[in-house]
Order: sequence, then C-alpha cells, then structure tokens
Amino acid sequence: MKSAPFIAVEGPIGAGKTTLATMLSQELNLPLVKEIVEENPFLASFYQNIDEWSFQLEMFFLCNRFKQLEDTGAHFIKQNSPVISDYHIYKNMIFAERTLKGTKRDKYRQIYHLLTDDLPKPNLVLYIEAELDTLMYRINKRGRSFEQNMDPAYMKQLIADYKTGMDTLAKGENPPLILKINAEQLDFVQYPEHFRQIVNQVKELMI
Ligand SMILES: Nc1ncnc2c1ncn2[C@@H]1O[C@H](COP(=O)(O)OP(=O)(O)OP(=O)(O)O)[C@@H](O)[C@H]1O
Ligand SMILES: Nc1nc(=O)c2ncn([C@H]3C[C@H](O)[C@@H](CO)O3)c2[nH]1
Repeated sequence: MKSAPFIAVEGPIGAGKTTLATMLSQELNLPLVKEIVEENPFLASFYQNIDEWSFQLEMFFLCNRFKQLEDTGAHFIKQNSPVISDYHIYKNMIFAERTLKGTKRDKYRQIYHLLTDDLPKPNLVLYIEAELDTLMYRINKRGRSFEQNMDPAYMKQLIADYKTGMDTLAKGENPPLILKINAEQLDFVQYPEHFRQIVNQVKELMI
C-alpha cells in the first residue's frame, strides 16, 4: 500500500460494520469515521413508504457522507494519516440504484458523481458477507424502532445488490483491495481468535 491506509468496512444492513470498524479502530489505534444514523429524519418514513421517501433519504445520506469524507480528506488523508470508516461512499449507489426510479435516479446519478468523484476513496475494503437469517436476527436484536418491520425481500435484494456492487467496485478505476469476511464462518464478536485472524490479515494488507 503506497499511501496511508483508508479502510472501509462494508456489507448489508446488520452485517456488523460498525461493530468491526469500532473493534479495529481500538485494536489498531486508528481514528474512526462513523455513519450518522440516529439523527436521520427520513429513515422512519422511508421504511414505511420507500417510493415516497427514497429521493429525500438517498440525498440526505449523500450530503452527510460528502461532508464527513471532505473532513476525512482534510484531517487524515491529506496528512497521510490512516483512518477507518464504517462505510464506503459507493454504498450510496448500491442503495439508490435499487430504491430510485426514472428521472429521480438519473438526477441522483449525476449528483452522486459530481459530489463524489474527487472525494478520497478507501484503499482497503473489508466486505462482510452474511446470510439473510443472520442479518434479520441481528437487526431484530439491535432493536432500532424504524427497522422492526424490515422486509426480508428488501434484505434479500440488498444482499444480491451488495455482491454485484462489490464486484463493480473491484473492477472500477483505482479499485481498492477487497477482503471478504464471511460472517457465517468468522464470528469476531464471539471468538477472539476470529478477530485476531482479521486483524492479522488487515495488518498484512496495510503494509
Ligand atoms: N459477530 C456478531 N455476532 C453477533 N452479533 C453481532 C455480531 N456482529 C454484530 N452483531 C450485532 O448485530 C447488530 C448489528 O451490528 P452493527 O450495528 O455493527 O451492524 P452494521 O452493519 O453497522 O449495521 P447498519 O448497516 O444498520 O449500520 C448489533 O446489535 C451488533 O451488536
Ligand atoms: N436507502 C438507504 N440508502 C443508503 O445509502 C443507506 N445507508 C444506510 N441505510 C440504512 C440501513 C440501516 O437501516 C440504517 C443504518 O445504516 O440506514 C441506507 N438506506
């Protein structure tokens, strides 16, 4: 890795991104950039009526992440200082390509590229893959009110969209290294040795 590591943890809803990013940030002594969830004014309405609220929600996520990544660029990347984040900006496209339709999708694509093309991008992505039952179990266990009626069909589609999205990211311009973490085989919460295995792989890739 020529420049300082910018690590992003990715995966579908409830995969354990924030959990793993927080654990790695502590273990590797890296500053953590975390997604804003609780103050999001559109999430509850979105889950009640996706077609009605998707444009507002996708734009809100995009603007928030734009600001966070502008700051991350200024404070860390330009200072050649490593950092870890619990998302990659590309997730905006993964979600929005599915939730938006027609002219709104066209407009969103243009705005996405305008805002993000020159933002700093992670050079290492830890992609957590998990099965539908595991994700649904974790979402229910976490107990966010607006996620309690999460549609399994939406989640199933999201799992597939993530697989395609991560492949697209890997084939794009200046692709990041993508390390797949199979959450059905590696449980970094329950088993310290599984977490250690991930830490060792990340350390090797950071060199
Ligand atoms: N390996 C694991 N085993 C059991 N529970 C886990 C594991 N990883 C995460 N969890 C739990 O699953 C829930 C979801 O984890 P987390 O919030 O880290 O997911 P996330 O991918 O960041 O979710 P989101 O996409 O909504 O931001 C939390 O309650 C967390 O404590
Ligand atoms: N539609 C949509 N677009 C996004 O870019 C996006 N990013 C996260 N989320 C949802 C997943 C969790 O419920 C919750 C917290 O991650 O917010 C999103 N939903």
